[in-house]
Amino acid sequence: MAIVEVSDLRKTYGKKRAVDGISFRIEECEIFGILGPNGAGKTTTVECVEGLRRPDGGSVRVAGYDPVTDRESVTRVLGAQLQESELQPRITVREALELYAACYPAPADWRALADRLGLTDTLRTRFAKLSGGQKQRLSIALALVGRPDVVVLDELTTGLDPRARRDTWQLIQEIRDSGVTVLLVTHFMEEAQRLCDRIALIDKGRITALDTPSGLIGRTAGSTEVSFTPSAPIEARLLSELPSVASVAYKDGRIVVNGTDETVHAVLSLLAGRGISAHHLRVTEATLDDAYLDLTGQDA
Ligand SMILES: Nc1ncnc2c1ncn2[C@@H]1O[C@H](COP(=O)(O)OP(=O)(O)OP(=O)(O)O)[C@@H](O)[C@H]1O
Repeated sequence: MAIVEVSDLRKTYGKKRAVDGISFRIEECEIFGILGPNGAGKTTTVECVEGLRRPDGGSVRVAGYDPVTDRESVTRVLGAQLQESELQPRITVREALELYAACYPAPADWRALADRLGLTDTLRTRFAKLSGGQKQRLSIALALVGRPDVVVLDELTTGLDPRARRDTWQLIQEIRDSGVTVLLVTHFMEEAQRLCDRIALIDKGRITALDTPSGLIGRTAGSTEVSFTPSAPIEARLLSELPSVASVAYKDGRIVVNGTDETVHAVLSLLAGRGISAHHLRVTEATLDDAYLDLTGQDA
């Protein structure tokens, strides 16, 4: 069942069309990613979902509620990660957790939450003294303290080192496994590829593609490359005629065939049928990076 429904969402700032007819549905317990270049309209979209911005057109529903007119109901079911600057530097982790817990009628046990997020040792530490990773974990704890059904995480791992980023990924998976739907805005392809069940690629206020990570990768031309040195000569024509082959090239004595997963099987069967061995065989899969470039025509 869809817990978030966005339909033909539109938002303009002056003459700038930040969001220009975006529609998507997020199923319960999904990790749904929003990906796109700077200024694409990602934050505006999630701010409309959070009820922080009033759309100019279209509709948004979170668990059936309108985030603008049913603000209070949405606050109960949706948790949003806070930006660093929104906490006072002198507030301690414990004070922040207690303060936020006090805002909800039936909050989660903040001590258990702190424990789950590895914050127990930092309860007396002031916000300004926390590391980037600890601040991020606190922002997740504050987003979860109201026991939300949906949590919005906007560029959560920006500025974290690779280790802290991986720990955060683990945490996001645990949050989903505990029954919370996650809406994730990210610039990191690897993050989106590993975590998201589905991804909406947004560019210039519109969705350019919406699919699973492997579905997006599968749309990339020549998404799989198989290369090898044949033990005996083989005509390029035989390879090009194989199903789903996009291109055949020779590079430094190696044959490089681009296509899909199916191409790999077809090439190996053709070689086996002719008694030719494929030396130094290498198969390379496209990544979400390649798909992003292919679908948006620009770097992440
Ligand atoms: N308050 C505002 N007033 C005027 N223009 C705005 C405002 N907020 C955003 N914009 C513009 O709307 C467009 C979309 O911005 P938005 O922040 O939604 O994009 P984004 O995809 O989240 O970008 P980024 O990846 O840089 O955070 C941009 O051109 C931005 O300059």
